[in-house]
Amino acid sequence: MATTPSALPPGGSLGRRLVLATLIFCILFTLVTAAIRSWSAWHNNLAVMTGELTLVDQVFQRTLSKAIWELDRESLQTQLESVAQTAPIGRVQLSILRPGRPPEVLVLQRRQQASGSTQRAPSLQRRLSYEPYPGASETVGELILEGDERLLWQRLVGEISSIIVTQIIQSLLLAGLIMWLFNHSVTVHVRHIARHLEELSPANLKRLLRLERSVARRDELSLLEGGVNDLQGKLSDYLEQQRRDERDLAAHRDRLAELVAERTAELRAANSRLEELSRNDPLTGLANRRHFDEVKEIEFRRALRRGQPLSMLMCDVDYFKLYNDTYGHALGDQCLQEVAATLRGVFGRAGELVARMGGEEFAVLLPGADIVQARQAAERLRQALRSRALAHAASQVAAHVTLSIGVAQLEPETMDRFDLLLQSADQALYRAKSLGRDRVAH
Ligand SMILES: Nc1nc2c(ncn2[C@@H]2O[C@H](COP(=O)(O)OP(=O)(O)OP(=O)(O)O)[C@@H](O)[C@H]2O)c(=O)[nH]1
Repeated sequence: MATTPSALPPGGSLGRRLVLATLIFCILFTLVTAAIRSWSAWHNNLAVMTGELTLVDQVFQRTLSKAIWELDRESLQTQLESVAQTAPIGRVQLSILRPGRPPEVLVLQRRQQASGSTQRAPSLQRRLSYEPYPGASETVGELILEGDERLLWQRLVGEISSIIVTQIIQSLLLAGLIMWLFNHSVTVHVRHIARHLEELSPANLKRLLRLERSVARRDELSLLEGGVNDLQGKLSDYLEQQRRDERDLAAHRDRLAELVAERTAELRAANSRLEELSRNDPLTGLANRRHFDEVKEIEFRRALRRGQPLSMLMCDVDYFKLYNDTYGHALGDQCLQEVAATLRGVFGRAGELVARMGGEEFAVLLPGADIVQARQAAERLRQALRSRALAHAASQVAAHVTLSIGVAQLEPETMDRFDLLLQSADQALYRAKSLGRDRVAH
């Protein structure tokens, strides 16, 4: 899981860890330095104390020697006490040597030494000589000066304390300086980069990373800044290209959809045109024979199922060959269209079907009509055509175009298929023709 700058884990700050590491290093460094400096201070103190003992010896040697020679005990005592009072002296021992006598030993000690403890303070042993007249030197005694060990330790402790205090102050200052420098030159910028990356989104990829520091500075942070900006630039270009590709793709898709819709509409139109052509007669617009054959079967079964009457008319234009011969084929076509319009005008109710069976022959299907109603409808047709008064100069039955109509009704007992009804209508038409045309027969 990514860690946001605002949610650093405890102790996760780089600066804090750096300070901790620096402090640990400084403490170790302080301990080692303090040990080395203490060892050095110990030896220095020994040397200093030895020097002090030598100085005391030089100061008191002549007067002590003289006091011994002159057997001036009072002076001797006073001087020994003075020596013992001198700062670096812990113990002073004076041996008075007299010929033929055992040495007399005088000891003065500032503090009682701990029993069994080894003497670490320096000591100085000197022979005391006196020269009563030039060229006659006599040994009168021996002086042993021992340094004050407590003083030695006090001096050492003082120095070590000062060493440790200065080392600690130095370490703290160093750690603080490192933290300030690191924070000022690294942490603050790293946090800035992390915040910048956190706020980054496809919408603001153009907003480049700008570290708040000298532009001229070239270091790892400026490399990182350049790298982030470079990456943003590449990402932005990539996203832009992706958006362009998506737009192109969408445009292609829309164009494709339009083309498909256009082609589908064209196909539908062609299909419906084909269907219309396959069902309609192109000259008159009436249903053609094929459509008639489809519908006749449906109506035949329905009439049988429901027990309802079904009738049909077969109509034929009289002397049409002569009409063509007289007026020409084109006007013959127009005549057929006029006849078709008349048929449409008479038989417009739901279920009624008018079809051109071929040439100048038309059929009318009348579901629900019995023979009487069918005859009446046929008469209405004849009257309607007569009303149109389409001139037919060559006709032998009238001055206008006429129809012969055969009528037949379905008889379920004898007609087990529609063609028998058609045959019956055809026969009726034949009878109408035979009986003189321009009439209805059944
Ligand atoms: N103009 C035109 N004539 C057609 C078309 N189809 C058929 N005919 C003509 O219709 C005529 C039919 O003639 P016939 O079958 O002899 O019948 P008719 O002359 O009407 O005589 P009857 O039916 O006995 O009264 C023929 O001359 C055909 O050429 C057409 O689509 N247009």
